[in-house]
Amino acid sequence: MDFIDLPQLLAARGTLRLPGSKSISNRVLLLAALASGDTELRDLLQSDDTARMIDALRKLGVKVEALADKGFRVSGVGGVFPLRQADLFLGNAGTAFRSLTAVLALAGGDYRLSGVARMHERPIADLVDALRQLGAEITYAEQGGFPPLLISAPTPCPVDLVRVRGDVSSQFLSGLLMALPLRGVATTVEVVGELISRPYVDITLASMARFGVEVLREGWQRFTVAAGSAYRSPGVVEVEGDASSASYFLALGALGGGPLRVEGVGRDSLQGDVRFADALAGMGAKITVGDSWIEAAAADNGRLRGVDLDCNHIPDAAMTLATVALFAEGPTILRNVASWRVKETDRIAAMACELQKLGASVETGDDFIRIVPPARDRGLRPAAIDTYDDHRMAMCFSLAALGTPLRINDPAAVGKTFPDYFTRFAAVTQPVPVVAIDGTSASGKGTVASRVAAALGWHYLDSGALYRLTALAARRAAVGWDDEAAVAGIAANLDVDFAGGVTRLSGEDVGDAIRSEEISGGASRVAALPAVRAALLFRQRAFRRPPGLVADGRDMGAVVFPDSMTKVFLTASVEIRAERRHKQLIEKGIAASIAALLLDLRERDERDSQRCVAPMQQSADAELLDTTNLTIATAVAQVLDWVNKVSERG
Ligand SMILES: O=C(O)C1=C[C@@H](OP(=O)(O)O)[C@@H](O)[C@H](O)C1
Ligand SMILES: C=C(OP(=O)(O)O)C(=O)O
Repeated sequence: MDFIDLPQLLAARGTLRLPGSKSISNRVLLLAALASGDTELRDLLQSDDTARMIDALRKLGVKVEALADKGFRVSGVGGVFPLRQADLFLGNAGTAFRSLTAVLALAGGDYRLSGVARMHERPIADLVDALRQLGAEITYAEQGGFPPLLISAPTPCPVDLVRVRGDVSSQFLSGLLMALPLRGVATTVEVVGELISRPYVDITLASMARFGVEVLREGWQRFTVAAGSAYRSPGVVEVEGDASSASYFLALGALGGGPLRVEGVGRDSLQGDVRFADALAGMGAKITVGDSWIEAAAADNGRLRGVDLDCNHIPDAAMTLATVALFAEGPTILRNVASWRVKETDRIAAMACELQKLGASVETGDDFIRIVPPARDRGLRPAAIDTYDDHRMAMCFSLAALGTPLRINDPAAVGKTFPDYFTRFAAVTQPVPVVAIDGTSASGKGTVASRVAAALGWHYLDSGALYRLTALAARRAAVGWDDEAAVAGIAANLDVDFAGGVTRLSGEDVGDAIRSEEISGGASRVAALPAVRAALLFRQRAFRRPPGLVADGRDMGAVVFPDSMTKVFLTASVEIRAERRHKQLIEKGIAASIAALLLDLRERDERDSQRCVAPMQQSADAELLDTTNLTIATAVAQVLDWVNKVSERG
């Protein structure tokens, strides 16, 4: 499976220009297509959801041209699509699926609308029932109440009132409203049940108004589209930044010190999700709002408080509050979010499962989630987070990196609304620094690295110890060192602990046992197995904790911590290394011969540099430190000097 490992972060700050709003982009694309005249759409979101809408419009015969600089020109068809038959694949884009269902059901023609497997589990019966009242001919191609749908020309129908349920998704009402001008006659929509996600209906009304159709709204119950309403291009439409996407960065600013400024949404935004900033302020964050920007910074005392909030008006950004809750004092309760259960995944269940992996206690109900963060002194646990093909799961959980190193599985899920999310995330966050010290066997890298760590006051990872522990554990389990799958299984579940400088395997001090020549040889053997290296990768990265890490091994700079601030490749002549190893063994009262050690070191160098995964080699960006003629103190001083030079450069 594809994954991204996020290092633990020390801070987040900076400025970020947001990608265009998904909700606005997909509405204005559709309305520009239906309008008379050409429309230039500026700053449109370019992501999977908008690509699905653009593809669909093109299949309906609409000309959509990409212009320079994130612009698009849509040639409006004046309410009549040139092609009257199409098979449209709409991925998992609710904003495309629901609105196109309504529009095509009233437009006339034969269409098939389908999506990804999850889209076929997202309910659509309320919209289909409403459209049928207007004469629409829609059949369910597979399971009743769910996509895929088959649509044919509507039966003429004189009704002027249509009822739609509003308590499962507001997109049904939005889709219906956007389609009504195609009827040509006055039509009133009456909402049955409580209307959820209301701010999205405001976006719909504002978008329709931009294209010349004013809807008469009576409370949240009745909406009337007048006879003769028709969309006209306003010429140019500027799409504002995505307020839901802003939530991740505002949260980063609040949790990571800040200030972090997002540009593209602000005081005058059309999107309800800007209210996320109020929720964050309610938790104690410092929020400043400008006309088209919002900035977040940490509370004065650096702490956030848990909240108890009805989130019906911000269903998407509310997910971000669930991961912010990991860092708050006291529980957070997010209420009235039943719609989470029918979105990209069952978001209440998915959130609960993944938050628990990090150490939170979670309680859920049909429409709420209650999160109790782990105790402050315990902090977050490193974990591999599953994302359920849900962009927001991937983005929300990236925030946990402020409390622990973590792995995010299938990070490409962000493509639905924010394809370059992780690049933008990296640009405004500052990870815990690493000094990587790689080198040959017995080059003294362990001694140098642990002393550099002590001098800096940082953590120390002896990555070789993990391979030694794996070899020892395999031996104890009577598993051969060449049995790749079995050894990898052992590596993945190794119960190790390095607390207080003592190396423990399942609670037993094995400091001496893993240094024996036999286990050293075994370590070199198991380290050559790709599945073992893969199993230990995240475990090694999980040692990257504030304020910093010094890691020694063979592939620290090249593979495990490629973004290390300083990389050192330590070596010494093989004769000197054999001499040093000999001295160490004799001091421990272990008999050894220099000739045998020489032979063994030569063999090990050969094996380590020839293996196919992560062979030992000096990376191009590593400093070479030959310790043949150096004392330990001089070698340590040299490494510290390199580290200081990088720190000074900032
Ligand atoms: O109309 C829209 O643009 C949206 C409405 C909301 O859905 P529901 O109305 O289903 O809650 C929201 O979650 C979705 O991301 C976008
Ligand atoms: C619910 C979402 O998407 P959709 O537009 O597919 O409903 C979302 O983006 O969080």
